[in-house]
Amino acid sequence: MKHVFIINSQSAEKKRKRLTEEIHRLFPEDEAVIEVTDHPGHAKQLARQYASEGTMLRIYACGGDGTLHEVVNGVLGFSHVQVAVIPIGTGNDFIKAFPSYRSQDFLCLENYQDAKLAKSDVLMVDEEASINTVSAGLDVKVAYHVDKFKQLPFAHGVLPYFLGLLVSMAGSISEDLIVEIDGRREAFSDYLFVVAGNGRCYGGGYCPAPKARVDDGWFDYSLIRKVSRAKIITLSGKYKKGTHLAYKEFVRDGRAKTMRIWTGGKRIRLNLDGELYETSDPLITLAEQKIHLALPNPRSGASG
Ligand SMILES: Nc1ncnc2c1ncn2[C@@H]1O[C@H](COP(=O)(O)OP(=O)(O)OP(=O)(O)O)[C@@H](O)[C@H]1O
Repeated sequence: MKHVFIINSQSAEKKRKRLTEEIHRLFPEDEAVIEVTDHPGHAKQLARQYASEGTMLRIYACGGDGTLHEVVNGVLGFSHVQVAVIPIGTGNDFIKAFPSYRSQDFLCLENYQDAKLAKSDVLMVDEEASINTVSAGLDVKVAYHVDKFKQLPFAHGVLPYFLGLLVSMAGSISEDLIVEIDGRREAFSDYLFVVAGNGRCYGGGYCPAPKARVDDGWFDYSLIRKVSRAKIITLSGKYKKGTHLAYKEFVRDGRAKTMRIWTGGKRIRLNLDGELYETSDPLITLAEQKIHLALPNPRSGASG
């Protein structure tokens, strides 16, 4: 089998260097290929290019959830391709859907020598697949502003995140939307967060869908209506732990196959695995077992 490592060039240099050394140490030269992205969308392009060759292949998405998102979209429809996740990004929330693993287990390449094979469902919006979460609401607004601040020359480290959060919280924090779950209209109309989760966590550790499983043929949803800014602060700890579901007066949850977010034809920004995407009246559907995952097998490796 051919092993293709697609490495996000924007990941921390130290992590990339360590990973590259490990690849050279463990794989014979003719079995492994290392590709480093040089523009947004490149990981998808590379994944599609290798998948199209038709030979048995494992692609290692080395970066954050954005890199995984691109690789998943590149290999969609190619059932001979396995996808592995090497979490050298920032949030890496997708792997939190596998609570029996530590993130170290995913990082140790020896653990993939006798990898555990599993399948994952994906969430579809238009032609775009998300393996972890699709969301609308305040998180999208924050991500949008953080992206804008990141482009400023003086904004480094946590500054763009801080400024993005500040600007988002200063404006309107909720969205007027109609949400339909499996054809049934939900009662709320002003939403703080609308999340469909194939995975459990997003946004660097928030846990909107604590019961989600990636292979069960369902997505879990969490709909949170507008609350005061003060309440957001007290609730955010619970949202991180996934215990927010107990607050039935402003949270609805469950599992479903489809979610329609009606926007009256207006364009809305969504967060697909951490990547921003714009569309109108989005329909989110679950597509079963579309991705073949290669999960680490710590017993076969040496992550101890
Ligand atoms: N050479 C490049 N220049 C600019 N952007 C790039 C380049 N290569 C990849 N990208 C972009 O980087 C983003 C992916 O980042 P990724 O999500 O992997 O890391 P992260 O943001 O650190 O992690 P996470 O999403 O888990 O927090 C994607 O939007 C992708 O298009």
